[in-house]
Amino acid sequence: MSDSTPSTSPSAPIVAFIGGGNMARSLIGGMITRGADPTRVRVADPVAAVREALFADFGVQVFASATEAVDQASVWVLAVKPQVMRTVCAEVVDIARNARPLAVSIAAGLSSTQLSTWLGGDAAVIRAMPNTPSLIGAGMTGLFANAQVDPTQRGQAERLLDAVGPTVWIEDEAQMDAVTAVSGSGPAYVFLFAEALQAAGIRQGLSADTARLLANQTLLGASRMLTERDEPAAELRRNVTSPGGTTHAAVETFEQGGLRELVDRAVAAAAARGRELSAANDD
Ligand SMILES: NC(=O)C1=CN([C@@H]2O[C@H](COP(=O)(O)OP(=O)(O)OC[C@H]3O[C@@H](n4cnc5c(N)ncnc54)[C@H](OP(=O)(O)O)[C@@H]3O)[C@@H](O)[C@H]2O)C=CC1
Ligand SMILES: O=C(O)[C@@H]1CCC=N1
Repeated sequence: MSDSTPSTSPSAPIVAFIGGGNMARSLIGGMITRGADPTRVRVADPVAAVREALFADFGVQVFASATEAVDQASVWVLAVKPQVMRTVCAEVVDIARNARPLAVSIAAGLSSTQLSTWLGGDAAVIRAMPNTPSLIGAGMTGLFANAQVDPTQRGQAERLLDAVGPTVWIEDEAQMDAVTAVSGSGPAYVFLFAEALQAAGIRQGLSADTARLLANQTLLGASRMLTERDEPAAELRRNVTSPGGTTHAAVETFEQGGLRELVDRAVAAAAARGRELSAANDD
């Protein structure tokens, strides 16, 4: 991890996002909030409403085509779905051959070898796996660099992603599917649990507003304890669980229902899907 210096200095690279959807918006929002210069952030997206919203919300430069967006940019963030990545790379491969940018792919599954090949071969590629809490500066990103990435480019990618939360370098690329399954997709698991906890509160007679407040604030408080105190999750759980008390009754129900095995299977399914997305793009 590096320090969290926002990319405001004149030497901050011009960054082009190809794809301005949910994850790009989270990253861009986090970067701008942390002081990045919006005139040095360029975004391509085919959807006019997406472009208009990004310009209105963050003041970034917006373009209908990837080729326009990457002009002058030394860092390209590839933020389209894995299924269209190869086609999108084909749009910009000629520019990549000349400009030799750092390509930062946030796509699930796709390997650095695939991306490097699609960008003309021998391209500097960093795989980044961020998550949507980046929008509020509470993201988490795993990073992997291929052999073509130089130390300056590693620093550029780290500063870009550090603006929206902590980063961790992964040395074994195969582990990026596990990163994706834990922290990339992870916010959705928490939101699903929030939905279930809110619904259960309503079934116990609480109003929807009260159930939402109780559930959401509880998730916030528990998450802060997990991240701000140097105590294992199991210890924090035990501190809530009085012998023979209410929590014990609920936790037993979770354990008997196979929560741990279910989480294990869900994370394994996400990681397997990452591998499938990559394999689907092999020649
Ligand atoms: N959402 C998340 O939590 C996370 C997503 N990711 C990764 O981020 C990537 C994007 O995901 P997400 O933001 O959710 O997806 P979205 O569909 O929200 O965003 C992708 C955007 O790219 C646009 N697009 C399609 N083709 C092009 C093109 N040729 N040039 C420029 N833009 C194009 C799409 O337009 P259109 O709708 O018209 O196709 C869409 O607006 C994926 O690879 C995903 O694996 C990684 C971490 C977390
Ligand atoms: O669902 C997906 O495929 C992407 C990758 C991680 C989060 N969203």
